[in-house]
Amino acid sequence: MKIDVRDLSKKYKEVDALKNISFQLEEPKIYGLLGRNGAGKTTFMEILAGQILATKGQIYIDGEKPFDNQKINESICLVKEGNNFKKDLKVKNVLQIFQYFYPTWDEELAKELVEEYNLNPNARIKTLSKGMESALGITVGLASKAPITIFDEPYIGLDAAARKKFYEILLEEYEAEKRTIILSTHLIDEVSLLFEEVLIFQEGELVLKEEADFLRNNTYAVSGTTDEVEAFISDKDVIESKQLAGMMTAYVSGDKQDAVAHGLQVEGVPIQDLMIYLTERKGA
Ligand SMILES: Nc1ncnc2c1ncn2[C@@H]1O[C@H](COP(=O)(O)OP(=O)(O)OP(=O)(O)O)[C@@H](O)[C@H]1O
Repeated sequence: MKIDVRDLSKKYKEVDALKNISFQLEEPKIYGLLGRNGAGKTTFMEILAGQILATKGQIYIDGEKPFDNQKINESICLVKEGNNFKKDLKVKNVLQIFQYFYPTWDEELAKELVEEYNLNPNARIKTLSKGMESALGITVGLASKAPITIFDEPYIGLDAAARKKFYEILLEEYEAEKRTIILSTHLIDEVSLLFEEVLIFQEGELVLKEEADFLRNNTYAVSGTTDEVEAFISDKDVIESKQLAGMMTAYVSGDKQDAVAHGLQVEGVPIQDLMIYLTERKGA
């Protein structure tokens, strides 16, 4: 489904959570939505999922507004970091409700995930540990098979092995049937390899939207003496630089041949490092 974000702003009293952002997500892909705390990611995802209204501007999903629009809402599943479910319901009731809600629901996959994560169908939500509640969120998000599935830090309390399983199943399901998956996370180093396209929000603005492969292929680390590297990067787009004992390494955007021609040592930048630097960079 095509997502068209037009001049979107959201104000909460004094806070400008989103400031006039516009972009399109045209294709089913795995998108990484990154940014520091308070950058506006959750606000954006809630507007996209039709849960709250924008102050100005609009998001169109295949030309329609998501708020109060059942046809669109049953194509979107947003799993947040907690409080996704009513506390008095049992696990099996939650699964029934979502099965009923999503026309694309995959009951086999839901059963598989319930088993994988050892969820007791008769347990009430309020008795679940944080990790188990997250596992149920992940189960719902994956089994919904919603054409737009959004995970907003969905794994609070899940251990590393359970998170790894989530990434594996997510990728398997995505390979079998492409859909738009938006993954917002602070665990960039764990998931960066999953992303096909990366969006970075900063203080309510979109500061980067780029194919992950482009970032991988057009960013490099250049090392040498501080004097050499400083001279080289003076007219370059520098993401980050480090100095130690007269030596310097800088992460630079652009064509690496330029640095090679200067006789400097040139290497690739691991995508997770790059995303961490880009996310942290002021005025990226
Ligand atoms: N319901 C609300 N009422 C008032 N301010 C809010 C509300 N929700 C979010 N904000 C503010 O809007 C800004 C953006 O918040 P948002 O939760 O969208 O950011 P985020 O990028 O998801 O952050 P995090 O990574 O910490 O989850 C923050 O300054 C936040 O305090």
